[in-house]
Amino acid sequence: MCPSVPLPSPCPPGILFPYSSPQLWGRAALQPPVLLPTQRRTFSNNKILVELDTSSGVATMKFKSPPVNSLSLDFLTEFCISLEKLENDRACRALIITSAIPRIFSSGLDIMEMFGKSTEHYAEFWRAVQEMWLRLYGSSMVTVAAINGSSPAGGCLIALSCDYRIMVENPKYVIGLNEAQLGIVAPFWFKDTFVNTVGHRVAERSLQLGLLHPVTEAHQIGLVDEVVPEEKLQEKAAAVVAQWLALPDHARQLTKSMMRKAVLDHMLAHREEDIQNFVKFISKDSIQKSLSMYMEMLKKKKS
Ligand SMILES: CCCCC/C=C\C/C=C\CCC/C=C/C(=O)SCCNC(=O)CCNC(=O)[C@H](O)C(C)(C)COP(=O)(O)OP(=O)(O)OC[C@H]1O[C@@H](n2cnc3c(N)ncnc32)[C@H](O)[C@@H]1OP(=O)(O)O
Repeated sequence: MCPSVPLPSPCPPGILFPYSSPQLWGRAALQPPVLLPTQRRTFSNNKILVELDTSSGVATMKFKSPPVNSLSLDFLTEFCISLEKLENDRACRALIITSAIPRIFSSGLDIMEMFGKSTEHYAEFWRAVQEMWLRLYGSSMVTVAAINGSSPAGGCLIALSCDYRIMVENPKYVIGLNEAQLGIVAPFWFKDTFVNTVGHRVAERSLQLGLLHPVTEAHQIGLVDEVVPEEKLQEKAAAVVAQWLALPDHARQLTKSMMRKAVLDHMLAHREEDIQNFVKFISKDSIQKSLSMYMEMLKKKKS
């Protein structure tokens, strides 16, 4: 998968797994038996809380960056560090991503990181956005987005990068890649991730119009896999994870890698060019003006 996140190999390719018990299929099973003082390990930084249940191998990551979990450079850095820690932890086989902020999963990329800054800053920020996607889309863990609020643009990308998406049934919540509404463009790897989930025609229309889909519509077009009442979200996410973990890790991981490799490789091959394109694009006066107008519109909507 993504070279920055080496695929853990629980079993050499071609060697048959012991099929006797699903318990033996995970990375945790390859550790020598040790008595753990607790079954829960928690680590938290400013913007993200992570809890790993070492008995099930399932980690839950909660975004907690008020007011709207926007993806600032600091947030993305914490996100990547958390993903790397979990990826390297052989006790962890699955990750559920959700939000601790009411009504918002993530408001997407922090617009202030793309406004009025230096070209060096734009390049650093964009590299962090790329890194987040490479790690999440290329993760060998089972990843489930438990979407408990609106999730525009970069927030939607996080959900799209997971293996499965469950969204809370609420007529006020929306999800989609709405970049066009801001006068900006979803880069090719956002687009590829979207196309791989909903198909070309739906993606083409949705991206050109910058649509934010209400939950029911998102379900209909396959942008989310399931819709549940709020109180059922965690239970449902745990059940989905259990279903995916019931398969041998190596088979699932190799299949995931096969499905995603072309898109990951394409981005990696064009990574530096993509940064240059972003910096050039976002530095344009006309684009800066569009972002400024959009931020104004958000503020006006409040008053
Ligand atoms: C061919 C050449 C192509 C080259 C292309 C190369 C590169 C591509 C170029 C660019 C790609 C960029 C990709 C961008 C991806 C993104 O993710 S852009 C962000 C998109 N996000 C949004 O549009 C969401 C905007 N926000 C909202 O709709 C709402 O805020 C909400 C999330 C639904 C929450 O609503 P509500 O609860 O009512 O809260 P408020 O609106 O009052 O917001 C609270 C404060 O938070 C601020 N804020 C909201 N979102 C963001 C954000 N994304 N970034 C920064 N700040 C945000 C909002 O302004 C409020 O601030 P104040 O309290 O007023 O100070």
